[in-house]
Amino acid sequence: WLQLPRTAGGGGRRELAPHGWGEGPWLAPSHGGFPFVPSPESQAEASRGPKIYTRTGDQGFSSTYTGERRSKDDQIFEALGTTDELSSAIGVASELSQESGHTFVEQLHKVQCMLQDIGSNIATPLSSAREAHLKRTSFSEKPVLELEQWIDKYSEQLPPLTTFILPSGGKSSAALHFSRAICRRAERCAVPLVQAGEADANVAKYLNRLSDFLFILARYAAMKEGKEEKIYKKNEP
Ligand SMILES: Nc1ncnc2c1ncn2[C@@H]1O[C@H](COP(=O)(O)OP(=O)(O)OP(=O)(O)O)[C@@H](O)[C@H]1O
Repeated sequence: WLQLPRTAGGGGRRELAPHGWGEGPWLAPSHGGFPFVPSPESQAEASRGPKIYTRTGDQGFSSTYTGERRSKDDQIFEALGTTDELSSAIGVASELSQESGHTFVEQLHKVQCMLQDIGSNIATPLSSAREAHLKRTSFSEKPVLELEQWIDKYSEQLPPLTTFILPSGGKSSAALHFSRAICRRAERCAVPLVQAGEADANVAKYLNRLSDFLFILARYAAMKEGKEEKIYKKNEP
C-alpha cells in the first residue's frame, strides 16, 4: 500500500511511489512516454520485487508527477510531506478511535484516501501538466461538500461551545485535535501553490474544511466517551 512501483518512461529506470501516495498518478505505469517496454534489468528486478530506494533523490532533488526535477525544499514537496504527516496523524487518531468503538473511523479512512488524491494534485503543478496528467489528478469540489454534510451532522449532536476548549478529552479526541493542527499547517503549505495557480483551489478548500471536521469530531469523541474537555482559564497573577 505504501510503496507502489512505477516505472520511468523510456529507459526502464524504476522510480517508487512517494511515501503514502498509493493512488492517483502513482499507479501510472510510466512517467510520460507510453508505451513503456521494460528493460531486461527491470524485468529481473520486478521478479525479485522492487527496492524501496533508487538513490535518485540523494542530491536533494526529486520529481514531480509531470517529470520536473525540483529541489526537495520546494513548496511542492513541503506540501506533499505535510499532507503525508496529516494522513499519518489521522491514522493514529483513527486507530485510537477504533479501540474506543467510534464508527466515524470509516469517515477518517475516506479522508485519508482523499488526502492521497490531494497529494496527486499537489505533485502535478498545473504549469507543466498535460491533458493526461490533469485527467488523473484533478480534485473536485464534491468531497468538500461531503465534509460540510458530515460537519453539520456531528455539530447538531454537540452541546454549544461557550468557552475556549484545549486539545484534550481523552486519547481519541486529543489525537484528533493534533491532526487538526497538522491539517492547518498542510493548508498553509497548499495555499501558496493554489494562489500561484499550481494546485486546484478545491485542495485548499478541502483542507480548510477538514480542520473544522477534525475539531467537531474531537469534541464528538470526547462527548461519546464521557471524557472532560479541558477549558482555557486565564492565569490571573
Ligand atoms: N522529503 C520529501 N518530502 C516530501 N515529498 C518527497 C520528498 N522526497 C521526495 N518526495 C516526493 O515523493 C516521491 C517519492 O519519494 P522518494 O523518496 O522515492 O523520492 P527520491 O528521494 O527522489 O528518491 P530515492 O529515495 O529513491 O532516492 C518523489 O517522486 C517526490 O515527488
